[in-house]
Parts: sequence; structure tokens; C-alpha cells
Amino acid sequence: MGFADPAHPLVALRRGDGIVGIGEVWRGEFRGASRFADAARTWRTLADAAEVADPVHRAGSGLVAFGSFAFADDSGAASVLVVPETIVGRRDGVAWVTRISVTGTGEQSADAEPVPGAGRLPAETPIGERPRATLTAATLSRDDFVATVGRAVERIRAGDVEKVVIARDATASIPADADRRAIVTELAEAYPDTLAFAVDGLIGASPETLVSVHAREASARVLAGSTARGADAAEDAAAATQLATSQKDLDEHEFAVQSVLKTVRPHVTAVTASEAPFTLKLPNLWHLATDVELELAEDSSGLDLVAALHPTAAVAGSPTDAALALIAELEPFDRGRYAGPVGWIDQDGDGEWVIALRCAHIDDDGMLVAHAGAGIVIDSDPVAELAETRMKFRPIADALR
Ligand SMILES: C=C(O[C@@H]1C=C(C(=O)O)C=C[C@H]1O)C(=O)O
Repeated sequence: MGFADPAHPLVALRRGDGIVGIGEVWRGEFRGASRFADAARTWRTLADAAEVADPVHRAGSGLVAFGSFAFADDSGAASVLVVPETIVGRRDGVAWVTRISVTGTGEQSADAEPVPGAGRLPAETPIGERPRATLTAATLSRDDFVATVGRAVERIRAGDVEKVVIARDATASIPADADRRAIVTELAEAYPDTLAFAVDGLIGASPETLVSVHAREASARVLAGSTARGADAAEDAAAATQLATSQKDLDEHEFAVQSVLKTVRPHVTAVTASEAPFTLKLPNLWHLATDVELELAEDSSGLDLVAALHPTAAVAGSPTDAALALIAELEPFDRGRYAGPVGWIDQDGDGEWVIALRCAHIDDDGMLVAHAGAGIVIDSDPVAELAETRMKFRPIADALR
């Protein structure tokens, strides 16, 4: 982490393994409904023309772009791919440095070298103090959120949608020169089973893998259905059992799994999902989870799967188009890149993409905006959903305490 830029860190870390990017040799910005297709096409052209020397052969050791995409087609937020100048990585006990340069004609070349060995590490700077701030409800007050969820339930009863995810926003302000790496470090340590990420100002720790691709094999983890952790061991076990047997949560989960299975089919040659959901334990919540394994079709990349999968029922609802329309109608803010895909892709289309949850966007002035949402179904209790969003703000709120 000490290698990253304190003001603009590029990070994708899980359990201490992963990549940190320094500097920037190329940036692509994409907007609108074609943002994924445009990014996938642009990246394929760039990657095909690149010269990559990668004796390290680890996930993320070659030519890599970090990426973060807006949730909505009409978002004001740009979706970005960023290629750093230098990548420092560590995976399975192997460390490396990759240096990337761009020739006069625009072609990129990437040279990965192991450390210790030929690779020379860039300079590290000590990580500054963690900025302290309090998150406060922004556009939607807590009462407004409860009322909005009530309206969503009415619309579900009226048959407009089966499920819709309603989010609320919260803001805080940190000093403009605060070391953003301190926040990522705190998130990575507190939530080791997540992907801790920092891409173009969006910083978080997501438990939900949209898709991870390695050597044409892909896997996804679907989360939907949540409950708070219990106060003691007995209460905690009861909470997990209650979640695993709650028909409301199982239904909500099934929507999410079906939406994933349906959308990936054109891009894969095989797909298998675990038979029944399992309960995933996070420090703040229990989630219902299903793992899906896929084999990527010949001409598909990680970004094609991202394009097909986004937005899942876990962050939009079901059916997708009606849920998106209802979100646009009921949520009085632009989600920006919250609940959009965030991650990285390499020259072969391999990479790791999570859904940008438990995150905040921090601009250069230190203005921080976080979002948290909850899946609403026909028998959702608005006050319980408010409590759920409070739990989902905790990673960011605690990282700023
Ligand atoms: C929408 C969020 O989380 C999603 C919604 C969940 C739910 O409704 O149970 C669970 C995990 C995520 O898929 C969020 O964290 O903001």
C-alpha cells in the first residue's frame, strides 16, 4: 500500500494479495448505455497491440487496467479504465513489479519482473493518519428512506416489479490532502474476505464478486438476503439459521441467482451454481450467498461478462428494466459509480470485478459520498430495511472513526 499515490491510490487487494498501481499512462472514459461495450472494445484493441513480457505469470502481473463503471446508463459519472505506469503485486507468496510504457504510436508495452530478482521496487512513502469524519444522511433523510421503501412496497404490491433495491446516500468531508491509502488499509484489515479497492476516487471493500476470470474460467458470487450479526454466539447462530430459512430472503436470493444464470448464458460454454445458498459471515452482516462457476466462450472477456451481468438483481431488482425505472423514479440522486462494477482486466481479458458496495467516492477536495441500499420485496419492513442500510454503511463509517 505504501507504493500507492496517497491522493489517487489504485488498489485491488484481497487477504493481502493483489495489485497496487502507481502513476497513469493511459485513461479511457466511457459514458451512456454503451459504456461497457465501448470499454471492452477499446481494451481489446489496446491489449491486442500491446507487447507484454510476463515471466511472473500471476493474475494481474501483465498489462492491467483498473476500471470503475457507473451504475446507470444516464449517470453523470464517467466510467473509467486506467492503466498505471507501474504495478506492484503479490500473489501466492510471489511479488513482482510491472512497468508499462506507451510508444510514440500509442502501443503499450508491459514488462513484469519478480522481486527479489530483476524487479526493482518503486519508493514507498509512510501511510498518513486516517482521516476522521462522521457520515451524515444526505439527499434522503432516514425518514425519507423509510417512506421511499414504503412506496416501493406499494409498487411491488401493484405488480410493477417483483424486487427493487433502494439506496440512500450519506456524506462526509475529509481534509483535501488526507492520505486515502489509510482508508483502504483500514478496510482491507477490517474486511479481509472482501476485495478492498481504490479506483479513481472510489474506495471500498466489497463482499460481492461480480465475476472473476482466470485462464478462461470464471466465477461469480451472488449475495442477496441479509441480516445483522447477533450480539453473542447463540444469537449469532440463530440469526444465521433464521436467514437461511427465511422465505422472504430465499425468494429475494433466488431472483438474484436466476438473473445471473440467465444473463451469462450467451458468453459461456458451461455454467454451474451451488445447489442451495449458504450463509456468508462478514464482520457486520450475514448474507445469503451462491457461488457460480462458468467457462468463458472463445471470444468473450471479463468485461463482456461484466457488461452482461450488470446490473444484477442484487443491486437493481427484478425484472431489471422495471426495477431500474423505479429506482430512477424513487431515488432522488445519481448513484454515480456505487453499485457499478469495479476491478481490473489484463491483456487476456482475465481479471476480477466486484460490485462497488460498502464504498465511498472521495473527490480531490475531500468531499465524500457513500451509498447503501437494500433489496425490497413484497413483505419488506421499511424500518428493518433502514437498519440494514445502517449496517452496510458501517465499513465506511468505521474506517472514518
Ligand atoms: C445494495 C447493497 O447490497 C446488496 C443488497 C443485499 C440485500 O439486499 O440483502 C445484499 C448484498 C448486496 O447484494 C449495498 O451494500 O448497498
